[in-house]
Amino acid sequence: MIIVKDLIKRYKEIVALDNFNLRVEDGEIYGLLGPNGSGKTTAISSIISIIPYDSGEIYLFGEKMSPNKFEIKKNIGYVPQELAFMNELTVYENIDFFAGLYIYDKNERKKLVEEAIDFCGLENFRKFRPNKLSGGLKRRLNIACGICHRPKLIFFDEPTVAVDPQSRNKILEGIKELNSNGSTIVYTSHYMEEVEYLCNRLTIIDKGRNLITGTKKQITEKTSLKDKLIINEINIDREKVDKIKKLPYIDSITYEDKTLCISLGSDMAIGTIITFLKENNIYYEDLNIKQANLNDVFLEVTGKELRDNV
Ligand SMILES: Nc1ncnc2c1ncn2[C@@H]1O[C@H](COP(=O)(O)OP(=O)(O)OP(=O)(O)O)[C@@H](O)[C@H]1O
Repeated sequence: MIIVKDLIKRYKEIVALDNFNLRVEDGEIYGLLGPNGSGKTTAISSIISIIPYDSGEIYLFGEKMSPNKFEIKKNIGYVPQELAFMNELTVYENIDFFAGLYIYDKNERKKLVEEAIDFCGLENFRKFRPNKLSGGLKRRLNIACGICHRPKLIFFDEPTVAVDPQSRNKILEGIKELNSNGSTIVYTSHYMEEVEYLCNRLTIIDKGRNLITGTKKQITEKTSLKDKLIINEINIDREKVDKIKKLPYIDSITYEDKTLCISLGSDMAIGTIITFLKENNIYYEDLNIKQANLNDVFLEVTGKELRDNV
């Protein structure tokens, strides 16, 4: 669906994309992640030919993409980070305007606008002007404008910024539904739990370069992050803690406030630990495994320093 090869984009002396690569298959929900200023919006804007780039190759639907490829653009939806509708028009008129960029048949357009209104839960607001809408409804209008022409490939650039949990859920469920109805999705967000929930594969970028790509499981395995075994309310002496540390496949161990936290080199260590505790009559309240989440992976890969001040 999308092939991007060695894309370079400069804004004067800033290199926003530095040999950026991307491959998205038909039917995926693909996550594009990176800290502030890492190049996500620039990547999307280059891919859909909103801005020019310096070098590299972009193929969409198997065809080389360029600004005048109307037939390709017709099949693309873009929901930008910045709200992109007109305050002079009503909700209905805005959606109708965007649908009209690609759909010229009046009756067909009417049907599609109604579908988009219904899909985004804007039925009661069709005559409202955008400045009368709440933040969540504005975001939903932004989405309706981007998807009303029923595109096969949709780019969502941080669509849930500053919306309440109810609107966020509605948006996430809507994205899943669009995908089930056949659209391929590229999704950027700073909310890792959203990406974890939605995306089957993802790439993390920084300074315009790909850092890591794959499913969540694949990228976690590529990092040095380990699963942790957490044992609560356990009474154990230092000598026994040291003995556990020497068992096979134990990476590291801490014991604080009656909680034992063991970093596992392999899941095989779990059985050995439980047997050791049983044989030594060591009692505990509960035991659970904490897997590295996408937030841990993101921080491990991109580093922990603040980015907003660059
Ligand atoms: N129009 C522009 N002119 C000059 N520099 C730009 C322009 N747009 C983006 N940049 C710079 O290019 C780099 C990449 O920016 P971009 O907006 O693509 O990142 P991003 O990952 O989308 O960031 P965010 O998560 O904050 O939206 C940044 O250093 C940014 O300051």
